[in-house]
Amino acid sequence: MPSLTLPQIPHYVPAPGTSEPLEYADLVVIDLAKAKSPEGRAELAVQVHDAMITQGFFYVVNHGLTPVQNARMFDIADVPFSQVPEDEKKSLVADIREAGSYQGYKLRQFWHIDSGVRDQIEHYNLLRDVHKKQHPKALVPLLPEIEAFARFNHFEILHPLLRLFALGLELPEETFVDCHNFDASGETFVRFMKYFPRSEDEEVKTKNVWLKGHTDWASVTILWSQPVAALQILSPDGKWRWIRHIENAIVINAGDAMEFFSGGLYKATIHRVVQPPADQRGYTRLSLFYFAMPDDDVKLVPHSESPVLQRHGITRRFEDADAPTMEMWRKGRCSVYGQTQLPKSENGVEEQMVNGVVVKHYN
Ligand SMILES: O=C(O)CCC(=O)C(=O)O
Ligand SMILES: [Fe+2]
Repeated sequence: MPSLTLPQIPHYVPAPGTSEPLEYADLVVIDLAKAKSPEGRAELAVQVHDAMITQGFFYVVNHGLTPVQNARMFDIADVPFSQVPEDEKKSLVADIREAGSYQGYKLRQFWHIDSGVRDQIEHYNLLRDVHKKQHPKALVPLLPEIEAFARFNHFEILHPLLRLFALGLELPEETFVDCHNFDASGETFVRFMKYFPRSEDEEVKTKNVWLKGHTDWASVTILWSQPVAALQILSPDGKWRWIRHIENAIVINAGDAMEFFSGGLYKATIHRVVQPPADQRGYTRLSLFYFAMPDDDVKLVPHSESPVLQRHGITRRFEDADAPTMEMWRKGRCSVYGQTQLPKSENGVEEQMVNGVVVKHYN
């Protein structure tokens, strides 16, 4: 990370932690420093495998980003929301519906949540090659740091994790690394995301859901832990459980692409964002992500050569010949997400077809 004289920006003061007794998911913590040796990788691969076949979420610590660098990234993450005039934001909105792309802003009220209530979330997304697009003026001096952060996520976190995923499936270690190239065509990106408090009426009509239950559509989501409790995962027993904040840790989950690669074994776990507990209401919630996906031309078919999958059995969501590429899948999912009031099935789950596959949304 660049460290000489950094451009001055306001410090983002994160909300205090919650002291409410929440029912938290009990997730494995991966010590990524161990991934440097083959023995360490063998040990971690087992832990990651177990996490992926049970919860689908785990934490990563000892990744190499210092707490000071972490705090600086949250300062940067707030800039697109607090330091950019509304007009400029509007001129840089992403072409989500037409192009199925998130590059740029998603402004508030773009998605339908429930009963006519729309979201109060803004996000700003930058392709990992930060020079490909125009950015808000306030962000331009910060691009070298954002680019270094993207590279750090890609090479120091994503690639080591992809090696563990491959080892867990008894595949050659570089299997997934080879299809997640930093320079290839594809949309792996950095996201800054800010949740604004909502009115009581909105809370009631949506039953406190801020972001509907969904799976991520990429392969690996890297979420930098932040203190406002609101993220919940749907546990295997059908209960929603909260994700606990761990200082300078990362929360990892697999998305659709990894589920397809692993023939359904590594689940893209359903998660949602709800109103924070009482002692954290009234604060904004700032999230920082790296959403990783395979290169655009990669077909999302199971790695049926995996001995683990052969022993376990492979679930296909489509015939291999009909499987979408990553580009088709991301554009399809992105352009239709949150756009309509969808028909609800008997248990209240909303269903939608994307590339011939049923995608479910949970409240
Ligand atoms: O903000 C969060 O904690 C999670 C958001 C999320 O699930 C997403 O953007 O896909
Ligand atoms: Fe998500």
